Amino acid sequence: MVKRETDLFRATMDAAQVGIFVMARGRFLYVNPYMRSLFGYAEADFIERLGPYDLVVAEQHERIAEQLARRPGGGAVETTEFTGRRQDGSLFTMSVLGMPSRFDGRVVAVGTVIDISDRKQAEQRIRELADFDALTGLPNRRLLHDRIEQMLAAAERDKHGAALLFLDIDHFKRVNDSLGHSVGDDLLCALAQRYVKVVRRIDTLARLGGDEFIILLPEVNAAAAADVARRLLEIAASPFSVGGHALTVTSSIGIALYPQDGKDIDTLLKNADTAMYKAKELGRNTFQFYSSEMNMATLERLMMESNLRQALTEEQFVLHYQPLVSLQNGEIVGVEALIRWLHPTLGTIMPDRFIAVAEDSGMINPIGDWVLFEACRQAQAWIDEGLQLRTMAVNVAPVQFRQAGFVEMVAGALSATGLVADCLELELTERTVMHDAEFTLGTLSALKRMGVSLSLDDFGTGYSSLAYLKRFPVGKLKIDRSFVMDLESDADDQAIASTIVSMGRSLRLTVLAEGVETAEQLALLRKMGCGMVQGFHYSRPLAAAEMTELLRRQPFLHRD
Ligand SMILES: Nc1nc2c(ncn2[C@@H]2O[C@H](COP(=O)(O)O[C@H]3[C@@H](O)[C@H](n4cnc5c(=O)[nH]c(N)nc54)O[C@@H]3COP(=O)(O)O)[C@@H](O)[C@H]2O)c(=O)[nH]1
Repeated sequence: MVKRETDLFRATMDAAQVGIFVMARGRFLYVNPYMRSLFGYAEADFIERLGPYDLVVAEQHERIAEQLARRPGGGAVETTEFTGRRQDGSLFTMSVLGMPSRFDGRVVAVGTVIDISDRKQAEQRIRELADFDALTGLPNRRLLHDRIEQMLAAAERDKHGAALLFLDIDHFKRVNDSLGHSVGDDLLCALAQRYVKVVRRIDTLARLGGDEFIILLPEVNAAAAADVARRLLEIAASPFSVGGHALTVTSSIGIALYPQDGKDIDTLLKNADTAMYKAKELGRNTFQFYSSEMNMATLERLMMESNLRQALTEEQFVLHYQPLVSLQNGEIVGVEALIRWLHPTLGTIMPDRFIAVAEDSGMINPIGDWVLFEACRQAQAWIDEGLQLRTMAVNVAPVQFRQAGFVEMVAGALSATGLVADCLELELTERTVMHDAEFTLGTLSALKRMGVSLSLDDFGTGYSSLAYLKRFPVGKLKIDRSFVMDLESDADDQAIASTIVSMGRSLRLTVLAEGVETAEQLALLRKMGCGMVQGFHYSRPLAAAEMTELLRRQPFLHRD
C-alpha cells in the first residue's frame, strides 16, 4: 500500500465509531481508538499484554476458547454477543463481528466491536411492556395466556390437577371515585405485593387489568386451591396505608379447577369468573368454587383438611373420657379416650366430622400418635394420684393401625409416659382387623406380646370371621350401639346382643355393650350376662378434670 493510502486507511480507522481490531494467534496486532476508549485501555496494553479473554466476563471464556480453536487465525468469525469487561470492571453488552484475513502472509482475524447495551435494554423494556403490567409489574394478560397454555400442556402430560383463581377487589370503584385514581393505583400495587407472598415460585400471579387478578396454581387439588384463596383473603385483611389513608379492602375469589371445570384457557377463565360472581352474591370477602358440589359440605371438608395440621401444632385437640363400668359391682374400671377439636371460631367439633377427613389426608397418623401419648399420660397421672384405673381405651383408625412403625410408636408412648402396657387397650373396629387378616395377626400379636390389650369395637356391624376371631389375640368385644339403641323393643337386636354375649363367654372374651342410655337396656344386658357397659346412662364423655372427680367418687359402685 502506498503511503497516501495507508494514511487514508488509518484516518478512517481513527474516525470509525465502532471498535476495530486485528488479531493473530490470540494477540492484538492493532486496535483503533474507539476500541481503546470502549474498554478504557491504552494501545500499549492491547498490543503488549491483553488478549480476548481479558475483555469478557469469566463465564464466557469457554466460548472465546471455542471460537479461537475453530479459527486458528484468532478472533471472532461471526456476529456474537459477549458481556464485555472494561478496565474499570464495568460491564456492557457487545456485538463482535470477525472475519479471517491475511496480512504479511499470516492468517489474521479482523473484527469490529459495537456496544449494544442500550439496544439490549430497550429490547428488554419492550419485552417487559409486552408481558408485564406497567403498574404492578405482574405478568399481564398476554404472559398469563402463555403460562396457562404451558400449565395445561404439563397438567395433561403429567396427569396433574391445577386451579385458576379469579380475584376481584370488592367495591374498588369506591376507592377510585372517592380518593382518586392515584390512590387506587397505589392500593393495587400494595395488594400485588401482599399477594405475591402467598404464591409459590411455580404459580403465576397476574393482573388482568382494573382490579382483577388471576392466580394460576399448577399441580394443586381443590383443598390446596381453597387454602391459597383463604390466604389471599387473609393477607389483604389488615389495613393498607396508601397516600395518607388507612384503607381496608376485601375481595371475592372464584376458583375453576382443571380438568373438571375446563380444559382450555377460555373455559377456565369464564368459569372462574362465574364462580367469582357467586362469591360476590354470597356477600363478598369469600371464595367459591365453580362446581357447585365443591361448595357446602365439600368446603367444610376442605377447611378441616387444611386446618387439621394447624390444630395439632396449636394444641386445639383435647381428650374427653367416658367411663367403662363393670356390671359385677358398678365400678368404673376404665375409661375410653375420645378426641374433641376445640376450634377457635367454630367451637367444639366432634370426631365424626373430622376423623374421616384426617384419615383421607394422612393427618390421622400424627393426630392418632398425639391421642395415644396424651391418653397414656393422663392414665399415668391418675394412677400417680392413687386412683384405681385398670384400662385406658384408645381408638385406633385403620390407616393408623397399618402405618409402618405403629407397634414401636405404641411402645414409645408407653415408655415416655411410664404407663404399664396392661393398662392400655387399643380399640380396633372389626373392619380394621379383617382388612388384611394375616397382616393384622402379626401386628396384634406383637402388641399382645408387649402386654397391650385389644378390643373389637362396633362388634356385629362388620363381618368377623369366627375362625380369625379365635386366632386374634383380642380380649374384649364391644357390642355396637346400634344393637343397644332399641334393645327393649327389637327382638332381633336382643337376639344379636345375647348371641354376642354367649359367643364372648365361650371364647373367654369380655363383652362390653356401648351406647347404654336407659335402665331398661341395662337390665336386659345384665340378664344376658354382659360383663361391662358404657353409655350416657352412666355418663357422657367428660373432660379430664370432671373424670378425675368421677374416678374419685366411684358413684356407680354397689356399696352394699
Ligand atoms: N381414630 C379415632 N377415632 C375416634 C377418636 N375419638 C373418637 N373417635 C371415634 O369417633 C366416633 C365418634 O365419637 P364420639 O363423638 O366421641 O362418640 C363416642 C361417644 O360419645 C358415643 N357414645 C357413648 N355412649 C353413648 C350413648 O349412650 N348414646 C349415644 N348416642 N352415643 C354414645 O359413642 C362414641 C364412642 O364410640 P366407640 O368408639 O365406638 O366406643 C366414634 O366412632 C369414635 O370411635 C380418636 O381419638 N381416634
